[in-house]
Amino acid sequence: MTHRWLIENGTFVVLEEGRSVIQGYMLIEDDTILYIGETRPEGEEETFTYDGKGQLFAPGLVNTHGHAAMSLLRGYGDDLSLQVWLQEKMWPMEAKFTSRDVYWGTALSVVEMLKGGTTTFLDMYDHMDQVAKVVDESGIRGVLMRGAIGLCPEDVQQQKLDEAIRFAKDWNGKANGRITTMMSPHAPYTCPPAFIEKFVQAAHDLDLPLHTHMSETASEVAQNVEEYGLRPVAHLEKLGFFTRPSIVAHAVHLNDEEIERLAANKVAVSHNPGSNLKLASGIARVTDLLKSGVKVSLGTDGAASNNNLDMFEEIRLAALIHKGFSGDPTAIPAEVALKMGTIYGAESIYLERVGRLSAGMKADFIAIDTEQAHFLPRTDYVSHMVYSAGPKDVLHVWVNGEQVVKQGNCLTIDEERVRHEAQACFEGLLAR
Ligand SMILES: CSC[C@H]1O[C@@H](n2cnc3c(O)ncnc32)[C@H](O)[C@@H]1O
Ligand SMILES: [Zn+2]
Repeated sequence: MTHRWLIENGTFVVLEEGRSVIQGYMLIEDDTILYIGETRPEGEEETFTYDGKGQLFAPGLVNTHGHAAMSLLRGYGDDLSLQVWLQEKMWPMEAKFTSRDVYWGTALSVVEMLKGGTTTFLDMYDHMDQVAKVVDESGIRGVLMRGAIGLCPEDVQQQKLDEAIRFAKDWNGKANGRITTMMSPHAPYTCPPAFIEKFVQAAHDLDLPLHTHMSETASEVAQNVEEYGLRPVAHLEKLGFFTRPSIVAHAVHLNDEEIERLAANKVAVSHNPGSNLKLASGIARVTDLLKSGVKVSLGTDGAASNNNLDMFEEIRLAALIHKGFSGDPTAIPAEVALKMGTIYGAESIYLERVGRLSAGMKADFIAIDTEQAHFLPRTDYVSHMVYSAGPKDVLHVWVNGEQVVKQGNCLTIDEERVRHEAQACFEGLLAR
């Protein structure tokens, strides 16, 4: 049986050329948006209607870089630089993570993301079967990959690669198509060149995109030059990384030539402003990247370097910091910031039918409660969404046509249990 329903009296964020918001109707059948427009679709007199008065309907937010299970380490290592944070705080704790920790840590993140309006997230981590299980059970959409650090003997590297390949094959297209997969060596400074080349080859063989951390800190770039005689962009290009569809996280320290190389190779960039500010990594050249034609989207990174998974915050940071940094108030206008958190995000992770409210797209959308002081007056809802809204304004969330959040509560996950188990996992990690 098909499930067909019509939202009426709604305000819809369409982000189209010439008009960003419309008042009207959206018709949904199963997992797909059939119609969106200002006039009531004909022949739908018998269709179930939902009154959207006082609600702003927007595409679900798309988080293009993170490590969900790291929510177990939120607040465990603050106010440190990337390398100290990784080597002295994160990696020793992550070495103790079990599958159970990854399951509950990921579930904790998915609760936070869904309730905050994120309907799709990219995740690079270990024990990825557990992450996929949470995605399957919760109804969220996930682009998942086994991240691999190659600072280990060759036989261990091979095990990690085999596992990454096995995971990518097993889960691609699963959970009613809500899971897709990528191949992901962690970073040029943690993966020897030959190891990265094997990931590139596997991505070719499996016809999958690639993802990695790149040029996040100045010292990482200097180290790359010292070790390999090349900056990270040229290094990855030499290893064939950009011969595949690819998205790199951070890309903070780029020169003009590197921006051109990324644009020429159609490499997408996941900009993570919150994490980059907190780890004092720097501010990415987002205005220049966009000007050169690079697709830039937004990510939170893990909750241990952010310290939340609030995509409204990343959208707002993107709209604010580039103005402050450049002295140009027109840098990253609100509409561009919102596109980075929605449609550019979906395009960057190769999801063709996600990120926009229009006919034929997947029914991944959120309803924001605009009957609140900070949404008045009704001047510009894109502006309000970027500069005024927050995760607590999200009333309802649908992914693939299924409602997963209703009146601010998760329908698919037992939030109280998740909070209890996540705390127990953290205490267990401390005790081991
Ligand atoms: C191989 S699993 C993912 C790996 O990435 C680490 N990580 C988390 N945040 C960052 C970041 O900002 N830069 C580099 N690496 C990061 C995480 O701790 C896992 O070990
Ligand atoms: Zn990361």
